[in-house]
Amino acid sequence: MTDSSDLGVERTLVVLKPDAVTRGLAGRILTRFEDANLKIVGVKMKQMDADFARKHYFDLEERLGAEVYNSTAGFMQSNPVMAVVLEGVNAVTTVRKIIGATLPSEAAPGTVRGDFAHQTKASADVSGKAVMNLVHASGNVEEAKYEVNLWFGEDEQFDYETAAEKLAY
Ligand SMILES: Nc1ncnc2c1ncn2[C@@H]1O[C@@H]2COP(=O)(O)O[C@H]2[C@H]1O
Repeated sequence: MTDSSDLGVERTLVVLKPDAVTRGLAGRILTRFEDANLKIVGVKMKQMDADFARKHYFDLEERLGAEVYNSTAGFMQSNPVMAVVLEGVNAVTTVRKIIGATLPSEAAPGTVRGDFAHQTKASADVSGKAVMNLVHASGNVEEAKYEVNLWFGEDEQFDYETAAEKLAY
């Protein structure tokens, strides 16, 4: 059997943030990933707590300061989130392209944030307020490994062949 790592197949973590869940955008956002041939291999809803937020954003305070950390961690606990593991060739980079720039005001049309996040008042980068940018996605392959393992056990990730894979190979 071919080792999928030979083909550049990666797994990455996507978290649909409280604004995506409460605005009823989960389906439309997931469709974008599926349309790009990214395979859903794990999915769950979760109410994050302070301890889990710290584990997920373990270096955010050091990187961007306490204000960004506190607002982001607080926002992530404000309502349930939906976490998804996506698998595909160059999945980490592909997902980041699909979601667009971190700040909705800078996200290009056609991206998730550019299409759905920029028009909300709270999406502006207002000091002390969380950026409501709908989606979190792992920033690089190393981060993806850490985040996928943090959110999902081995028994919560699934191996299966999509219909397209069956036809293609
Ligand atoms: N310039 C910024 N201003 C405010 N918040 C930011 C900035 N850059 C990153 N963040 C927040 O930090 C988070 C890091 O991971 P996320 O992709 O979940 O989403 C990011 C934003 O919520």
